[in-house]
Amino acid sequence: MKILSAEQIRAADAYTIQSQNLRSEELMERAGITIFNWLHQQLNGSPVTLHIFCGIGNNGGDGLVVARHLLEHGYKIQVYVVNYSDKRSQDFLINFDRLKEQKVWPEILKEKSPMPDIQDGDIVVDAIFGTGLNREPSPWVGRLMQDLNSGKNLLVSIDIPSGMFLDKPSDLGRVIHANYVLTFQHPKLVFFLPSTGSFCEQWVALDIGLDEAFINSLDTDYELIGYHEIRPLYRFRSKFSHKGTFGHAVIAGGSHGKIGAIKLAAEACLRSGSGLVTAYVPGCGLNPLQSSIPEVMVLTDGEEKEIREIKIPFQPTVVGIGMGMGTSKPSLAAFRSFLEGWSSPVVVDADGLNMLAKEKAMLKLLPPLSVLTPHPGELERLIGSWKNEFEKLEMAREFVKKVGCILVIKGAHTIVLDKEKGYVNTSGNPGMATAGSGDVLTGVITGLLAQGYTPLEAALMGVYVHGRAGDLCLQAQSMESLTAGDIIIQLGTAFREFYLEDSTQSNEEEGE
Ligand SMILES: NC(=O)C1=CN([C@@H]2O[C@H](COP(=O)(O)OP(=O)(O)OC[C@H]3O[C@@H](n4cnc5c(N)ncnc54)[C@H](O)[C@@H]3O)[C@@H](O)[C@H]2O)[C@@H](O)CC1
Ligand SMILES: [K+]
Repeated sequence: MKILSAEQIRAADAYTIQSQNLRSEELMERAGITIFNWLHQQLNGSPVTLHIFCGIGNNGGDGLVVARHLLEHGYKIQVYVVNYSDKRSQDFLINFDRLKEQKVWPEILKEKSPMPDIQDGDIVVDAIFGTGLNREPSPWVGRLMQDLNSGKNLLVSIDIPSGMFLDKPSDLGRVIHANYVLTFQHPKLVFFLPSTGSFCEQWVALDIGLDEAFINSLDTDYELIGYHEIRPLYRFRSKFSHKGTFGHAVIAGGSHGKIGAIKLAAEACLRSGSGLVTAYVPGCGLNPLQSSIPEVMVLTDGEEKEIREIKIPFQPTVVGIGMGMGTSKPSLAAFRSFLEGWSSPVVVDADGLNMLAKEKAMLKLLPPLSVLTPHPGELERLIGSWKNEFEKLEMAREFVKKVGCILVIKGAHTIVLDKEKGYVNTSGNPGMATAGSGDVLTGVITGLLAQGYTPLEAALMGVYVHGRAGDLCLQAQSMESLTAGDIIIQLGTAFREFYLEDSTQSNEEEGE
């Protein structure tokens, strides 16, 4: 699903108004009714009081429409206008009058107004600012937001949490902390970034009939990736295929005390469909690997405790490298000379990334479209430090263009970047922040590359399937108890969902 910028959202609104021959107030009515319907479905006529805080622009206008429909359906409402400016929008004014016709006189809140009385358990609807925010809210509006945030109330934001910019950093002291964000048509990038994402606990994208053909024609910088985007990439296996069809992957790395990383990656690689998997490890890895995963072949370095030379006596399809490898000088030299003699894409993780960061000249040796899978610390070592999430993404995109790689920025919502755009993953859960989870991901991506998926496909499917397997783990256990090995076990079910018709997928139009 496409993630639109503020400008593209405005263009889609304007195009829809024109192509469907609507008045803008009619689109607002549709938007407000859609929000009302969602609320009504959840509340089912409950006698709870709803406090609706409206700004003076179109987001506030949406809030007024919602208030009118709640009233008509017998809900108890209190309506406030947060009067941060006198420039009320036309459609706000139309709906202000319509509400007054229903004998509702919103309370006008100004700088010195006392905080309205809201009882614990009441619901607060936030329609203060939407996508039209163009400067920080003034301090008194910020204080009002903080008061609302500190109450014991369910907070529902219309379109976006008020005070949040879509395309630059927000002052998080002046942003509504929403339990639910009821957003129009498509989710926004800020819902998925670490700093702002926690202000959008759950989001729901509500279809208000914006012109999808127009939206599809837009070239967006980001897309949201879930089951429906990944499933078409899945390749069914032909009856006449054999293990040679699915490639031979090498998983290289490990050092004394860190052979487990290779065990996890090699097993995940195998369970993601690589025809053959060979582990390349220092001598100390031979026995543990042979006895724990007999399906995996093992090659050893002459050294016992760390890799000092990478000599592979055959031509593997793909190499996943770096997990548990250490960054000593001899290991770095081995990595460098391996890259000098290698031309197919590689998957680089963990200490492989740290070595690239230590000797940046090595980045030039990376074969085109290699996949790099940094967590935030590794990313910072590679690209330098950033001031905010937006700068981070810009720097990462520059890096991708310069190096010609695919970057998998791991996090709660992992973002895969290629030179064209960013893909935001929706699967996965905080239980996966556990030792070895990243090794499993590298194994999965390497396994998919071995079978002939393109590097971008392998990265996207790998990230999604890894997260999905982690989600499936929670059916039988908890986030606390989840281990990387459990993720490997669930890979089977995660892949199976691609060809089971009645797959019970999490609805990607709704997220947490
Ligand atoms: N344009 C459309 O056709 C539709 C818009 N919709 C709603 O409209 C919203 C966008 O509405 P608007 O563009 O009117 O803007 P907002 O309602 O987000 O903001 C209100 C206005 O206040 C001013 N402003 C911005 N930041 C300010 C600040 N810090 N202090 C004081 N004033 C400030 C701006 O002039 C802005 O237009 C969306 O989020 C959505 O809720 C929906 O009704 C669907 C249709
Ligand atoms: K809002």
